[in-house]
Amino acid sequence: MSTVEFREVSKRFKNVEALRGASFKISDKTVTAFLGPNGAGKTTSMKLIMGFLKPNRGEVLVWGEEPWRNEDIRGRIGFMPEKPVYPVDIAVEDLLNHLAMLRRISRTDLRRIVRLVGLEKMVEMKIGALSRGYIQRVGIAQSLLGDPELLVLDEPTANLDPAARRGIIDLLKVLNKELGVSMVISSHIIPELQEVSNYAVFIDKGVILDYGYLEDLWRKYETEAAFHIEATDVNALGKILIEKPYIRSVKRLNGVLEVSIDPGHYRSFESLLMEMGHLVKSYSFKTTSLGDLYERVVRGRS
Ligand SMILES: Nc1ncnc2c1ncn2[C@@H]1O[C@H](COP(=O)(O)OP(=O)(O)OP(=O)(O)O)[C@@H](O)[C@H]1O
Repeated sequence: MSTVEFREVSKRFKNVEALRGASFKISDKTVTAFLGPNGAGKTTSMKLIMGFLKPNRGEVLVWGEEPWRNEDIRGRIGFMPEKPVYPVDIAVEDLLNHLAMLRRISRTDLRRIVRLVGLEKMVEMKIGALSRGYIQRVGIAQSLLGDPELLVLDEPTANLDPAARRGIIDLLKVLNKELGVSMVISSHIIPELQEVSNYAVFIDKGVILDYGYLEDLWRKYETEAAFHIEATDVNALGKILIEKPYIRSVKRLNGVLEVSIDPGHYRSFESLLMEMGHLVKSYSFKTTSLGDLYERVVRGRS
């Protein structure tokens, strides 16, 4: 079953159609980059996933249930809004203790979350004294209360300087590794998301342009990409590969071959790797740019 499914969803605010017949699925155990320009409908989609809004038409399903009708489902999702707003003159620990108490979260669990999001040294500080990046961390801590199975983060890196953005992306990577929760992360700042996500939904003007596993999308849109290959004999395989006209470069990186090939030849290249099975231990597909993929998806539809 999909974690999230939108079936022909429309959402209207007075005379603005924020979503227009949006259909997509998000597979289980994925980290999804939810990508689109300003006003595309990302926040509206997230609020529908959270059950804060009800669609005008169509169905929003999370684990097969409609969140706006089902409190249990809502309780299994953690949400960080785009700009978390807290009272400025309260200490971080007082705020989090209060939020934890409302949700009946134990002190031990709260301490674990505070440690995980890197707020240990900030707990005595007033919210008003925190940088934007640390306020985002408080927002992430809040979204983690109650051990959600799905985390929905609306633009977690928006309005942050590069160092703070880096910090948040590294934190998301840790959360994914440590907690293994599914995540949906909206953004229009694309490059960083490439490091954490393995799935994407592209949206523009309330319309879903495409969605799926990044590995499949990169192949489908033939974006620039490289393969990383572990070989039983790196030199022998390298010599064979460099002869192929569609292979642009073969580099050796810590015993692994990084092979860059012309877009459009992925299938023939993968067939070749099958044929070379005796020399190939394993391979993975790496992209060079999520931004490039985004451009192609948007251009492909316009
Ligand atoms: N409560 C509301 N009332 C009226 N219009 C709204 C409301 N919420 C969203 N909209 C409109 O719906 C459209 C989609 O907005 P949404 O916030 O979902 O986009 P977004 O992709 O999250 O954009 P951003 O990146 O700027 O946050 C926009 O035109 C927005 O102005």
